[in-house]
Amino acid sequence: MNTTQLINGKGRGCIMNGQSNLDSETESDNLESVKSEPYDIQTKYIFNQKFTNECDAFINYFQAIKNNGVMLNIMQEIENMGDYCDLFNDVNKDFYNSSLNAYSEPIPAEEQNESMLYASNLIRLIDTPEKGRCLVANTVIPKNKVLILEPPVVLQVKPLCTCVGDRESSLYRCHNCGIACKMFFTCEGCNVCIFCSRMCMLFAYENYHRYECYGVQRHFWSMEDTDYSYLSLRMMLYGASKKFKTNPIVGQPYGNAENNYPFISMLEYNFTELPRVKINEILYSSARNLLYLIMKTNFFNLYNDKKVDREEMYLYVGGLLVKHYCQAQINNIILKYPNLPASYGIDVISGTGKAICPTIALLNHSCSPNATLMVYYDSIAVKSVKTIKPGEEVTICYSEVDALMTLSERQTITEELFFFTCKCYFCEYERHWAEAPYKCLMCGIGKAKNVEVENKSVGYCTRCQKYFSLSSLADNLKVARICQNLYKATYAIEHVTRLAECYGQVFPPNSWNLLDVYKLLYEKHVLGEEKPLEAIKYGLLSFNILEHYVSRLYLPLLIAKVKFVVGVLNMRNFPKIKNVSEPEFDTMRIFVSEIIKMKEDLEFYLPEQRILFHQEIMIKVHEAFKAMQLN
Ligand SMILES: C[S@@+](CC[C@H](N)C(=O)[O-])C[C@H]1O[C@@H](n2cnc3c(N)ncnc32)[C@H](O)[C@@H]1O
Repeated sequence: MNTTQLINGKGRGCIMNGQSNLDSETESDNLESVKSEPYDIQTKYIFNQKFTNECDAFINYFQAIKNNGVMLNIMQEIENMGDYCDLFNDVNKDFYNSSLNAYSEPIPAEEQNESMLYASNLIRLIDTPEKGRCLVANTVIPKNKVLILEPPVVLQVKPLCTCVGDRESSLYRCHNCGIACKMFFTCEGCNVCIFCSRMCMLFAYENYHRYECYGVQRHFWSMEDTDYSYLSLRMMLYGASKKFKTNPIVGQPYGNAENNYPFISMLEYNFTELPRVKINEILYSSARNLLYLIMKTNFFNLYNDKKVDREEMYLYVGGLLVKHYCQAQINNIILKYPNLPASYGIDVISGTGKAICPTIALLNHSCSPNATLMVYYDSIAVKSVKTIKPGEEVTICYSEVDALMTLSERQTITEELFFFTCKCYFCEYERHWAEAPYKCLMCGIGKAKNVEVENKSVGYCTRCQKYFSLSSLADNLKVARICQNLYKATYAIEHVTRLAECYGQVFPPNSWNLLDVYKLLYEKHVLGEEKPLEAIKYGLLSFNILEHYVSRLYLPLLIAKVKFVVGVLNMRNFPKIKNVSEPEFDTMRIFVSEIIKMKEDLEFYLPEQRILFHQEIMIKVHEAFKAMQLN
């Protein structure tokens, strides 16, 4: 490799755009702004410019770093890795003709969707102005249906080499297909990547591992959950193995098992919306990957016989690496081992890798989702966890967001980790509930607001866009107010039940107003007095009433429930409960089973730290329960 040529060569612009975009004036302008910026190889290079697309950005960046120490530093780092040694090729060449050792085919999703690979025909794709593409239900989808069953196109497994962990109790993931295995083949080149079968090993070697093997051996890539350098390289290598063919097959824009690269290149990414520091990190990582490929692999020899200018090819690949980095960042799925006992320890919490599944990548996020992801052998399954109505969007919860967080906490996470402002039904509802607080009397699902039509106040549904009279809502609200007052005067529970019924007719099931019912009981029995068993009895009752109108997994209700349990545990007299009557003992038993149910609900939202917090609650309650004696 001629490094002098690499450093001195002048880029001619982006071949993807078909014309040069680097005239000498802008280039020298860029360099001026670059030279005045301090840089540090550790804190990454600060490139002080706004870009309109990732390819132009990479070209400008690459040209600029040729003229200062950044490029030399990266090249020095790569030089220091030692000579390129393609051990893998020599050692494993016998495998080429050996029998294959593949795992069985994954189970098909309910009924295959003709136009979307690996998806069931229970769902279809639509485009929305607010959230881009999304998947919606074609029909009523019951709980626990497999909606998508998709093997990852590319993945990154955290390398657990044979020397890490106790081999007897450890599970390993194949670095090609992601399947969890106990027995595996180790690449003798890097001695890090492991494969469940010879077929996977050969496939990986032929398609990408021959280029990454050396870097893996020398720990060239960080395996941090927040770093997508390695995954972006793998995505680019996948594209290269498909000769960068990005034209979708006619009639099959969303997926083609032979070559899913057209689909990968259509995945959402938000380069121009990223903060500048993030863009710099991505440009730096892509330049580093590119220089690695040039200096330590024969990747670009693939293009020797083509009439493509070498430098243009470098820039093209650099631009792709930037784009794939951004795509990996917002479309990756964290691979976790399902239901692993705590003894497995390693990586259970942080995940054991990341995968790109293009069909699953069409699912949008919701803070209260109706579907979830699970690893199923070498595939990722999307399963419904609630009944989904026809036309309703199928959503999953992108990690790190959980039910117990407030709207602003959730918003910070989706903005900082995923770079979008969440517009899921629940966040939108919380943001705008005061504007459209009622249940639509026409469709029964939509949110309705008060509007003036011909000087009369009527209801207008934001979903079905129909107008309706507000009179029955007003009647119900009147009765609700009477019930509230009656309860405050008598504390008779039937008034609360009637109140919940009226609210159920006026407000949609996710309305904060429904929590008024809970508050009434909570204020009287939990906050006011120091009688924990009374509090538990009425607390449980209020949840029963509410769950009748609201889903058990309704976010504010779940939050209220956790607060209720914590409130009870913190009551001064709670640890003092010892001798109880039989009905009181039953109440306590129901309380314990409620907490177990709640734990399952919380796990559904993936809040690892919250589960731990919850375990503490369970221990406390369990101890109190054990100490109780019947009178
Ligand atoms: C994995 S993709 C989902 C599919 C995407 N809508 C598409 O058209 O490709 C993630 C991107 O979808 C959008 N998105 C997903 N969930 C969203 C939500 N709850 N609110 C707003 N945008 C969302 C964001 O732009 C996000 O970066």
